[in-house]
Amino acid sequence: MRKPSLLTAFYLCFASMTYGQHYSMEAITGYPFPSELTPAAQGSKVAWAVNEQGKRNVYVATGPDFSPRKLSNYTQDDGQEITSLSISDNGKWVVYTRGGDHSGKDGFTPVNPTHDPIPPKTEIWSVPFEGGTAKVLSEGDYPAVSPHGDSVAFIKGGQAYIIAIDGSAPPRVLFSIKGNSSSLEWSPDGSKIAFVSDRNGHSFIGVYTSATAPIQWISPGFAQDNSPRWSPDGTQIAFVRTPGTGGAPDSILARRHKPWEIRVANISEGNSTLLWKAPATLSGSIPTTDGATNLHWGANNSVTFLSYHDGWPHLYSIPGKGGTPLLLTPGNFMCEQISLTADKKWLVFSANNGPSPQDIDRRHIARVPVDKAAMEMLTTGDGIETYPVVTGDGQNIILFTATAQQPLLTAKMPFGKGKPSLISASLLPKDFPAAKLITPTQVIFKAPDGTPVHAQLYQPAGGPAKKPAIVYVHGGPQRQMVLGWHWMDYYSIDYALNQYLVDNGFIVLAINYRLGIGYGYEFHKPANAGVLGASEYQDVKAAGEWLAAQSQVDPKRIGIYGGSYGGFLTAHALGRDSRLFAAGVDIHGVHNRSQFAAPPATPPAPDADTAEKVALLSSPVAYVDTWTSPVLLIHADDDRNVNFNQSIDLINRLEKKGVNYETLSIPDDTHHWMKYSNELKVNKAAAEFLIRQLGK
Ligand SMILES: CC(=O)N[C@@H](C)C(=O)N[C@@H](C)C(=O)O
Repeated sequence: MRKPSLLTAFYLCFASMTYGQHYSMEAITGYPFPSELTPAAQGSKVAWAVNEQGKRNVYVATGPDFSPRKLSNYTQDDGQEITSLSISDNGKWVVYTRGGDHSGKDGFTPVNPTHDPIPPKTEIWSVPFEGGTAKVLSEGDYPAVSPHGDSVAFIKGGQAYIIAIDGSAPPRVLFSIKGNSSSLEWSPDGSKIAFVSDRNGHSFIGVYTSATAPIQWISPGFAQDNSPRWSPDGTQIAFVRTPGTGGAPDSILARRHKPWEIRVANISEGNSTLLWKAPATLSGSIPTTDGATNLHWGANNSVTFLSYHDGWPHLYSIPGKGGTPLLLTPGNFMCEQISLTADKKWLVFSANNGPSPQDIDRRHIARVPVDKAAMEMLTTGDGIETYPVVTGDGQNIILFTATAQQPLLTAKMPFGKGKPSLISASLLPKDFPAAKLITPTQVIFKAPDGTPVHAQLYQPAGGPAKKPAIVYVHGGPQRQMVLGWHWMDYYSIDYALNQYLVDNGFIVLAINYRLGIGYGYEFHKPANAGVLGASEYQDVKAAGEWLAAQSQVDPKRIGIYGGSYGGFLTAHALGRDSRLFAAGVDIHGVHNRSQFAAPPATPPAPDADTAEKVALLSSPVAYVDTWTSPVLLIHADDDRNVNFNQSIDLINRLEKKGVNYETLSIPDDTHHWMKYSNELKVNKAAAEFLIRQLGK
């Protein structure tokens, strides 16, 4: 290749400085991603996991400065995630699971995105908090460290095992019984373990005491009992009961209350009494947001839980002996990422609440006593604060913070008044282009049925008068995109791609369509949505039309992309409205939902036939006949959330129709790009396709 002349080289250098050098995809996705933040029960020790370009490690810190210290030494982009991270109560040990994909079905099933002939295992590890070599304790998952800090109970093959925390002896079976055991909860004095025994259609709460004592079943019924929570004195257990599987097949299309109740049992007697039954309304259904019922047993005999029944995911408190539930967090916002302090006197959580109208599209930290409706917002402003935990000494909150420019980093703040200050800024790579990232602004437009739809508008500065634009559609679907970097790794990747597209001249509109969270029950659980009619698609189409009406947008160059449920809606848009959406990228989308409509039942549900037809009309494959816009389809074939054949099905139909499609097939990775190099490959492919189809 001919070398450029000196003059050409000077011009190129001048142009890049003047018009702004585009940053690389490697630079914008090279951020460290933190997760699994956990405090020790005593003192000021904390631990968390960090994914640094695929190399996932445990970091620890101790107050008052909380300078991060890397505790493990995994050096490969090997796709092995760290979960169930905990610090022993005495602060001496850190225990975690390494492997699996816990954001998908069968989370403990090993992942092998590096195509090793001998696949990795999902294993439990321990390492001294003060440092040392991390050690594999056993193959297994869901470790629960004894309050004595000397042993680890865990699950393998649906049964319970135990091992010395230092691995000084081989693991042994703790108990082996019918069904699948899970949800191991040590009693406060470490003498017993409560657990759930899932028996396929019903489940019991059991209590293990010793190898010579029979398992004690707590109030066994004909229901599904879950979430065992010990009272602080260890004499009682609270748990959540929902109906068992069975009964006359009900309508599939009707929206029904999904009942749940909280019960309390005395260990000495084993029977249980009803503490609270959720109101038999749609919003009184068992909550499906972060942490679901968030059942805790706090100080002053206060049982706390989350319920949606007043229209928002709110926290409540009820005396363990019974009484009327007290609403702890009144207001039009949702509570998420809820944790109980070591002294059990406070709940700390994140909420889309604050003095600014934009705060509904952010997250800030709050706290509330477990027995008093005295909630305090502890953070405010333009940032995004999430996953708060209080240190065991009650002095500090450790949390994750982000802004529009700064990706998720670990921070500290006093437990009370004060501002967060970063403790892990040093982990951000020097070439991270923070200064080049724009600040998305809040947009609210109306869907055809009048529903207000929130969105974030990313606008590049300067450039041509009419720009190409992209509608970005998140997955879930119960998710909410916000006015900055997101706290889920999956959506941090998409936030990075959105910023990259803006840096390459696109306008991006990230929409929070109905079925999403953050805007109350009716928005989150709308009629005729998903497999019951995809009513949420009207919000996506309205977003495209909103963009087309903007003076700075070229209406002939509007594209769309999204992953998973976002891929589903991307395919809907390209099939149903190719005249509005000129191109798109569909990442592991759902395309044919007819087989999900009617669960097999004898006799079939009264409206099974209608449900099948509605499900097909809710599926993008029903609109291939009107699909004309080019599309890139991406899927990994070890996907445990959306089956790989969902994309094969659509591709074969597009091929037959003669639609212009491109594909990227990724062997052995999952729904969550466990290998960083695959995440990079996907983002690059998506950006290249959109720029080629719609760009300059
Ligand atoms: C729950 C689930 O797996 N839903 C998928 C269809 C999906 O959207 N997955 C990701 C992207 C998510 O946000 O859960």
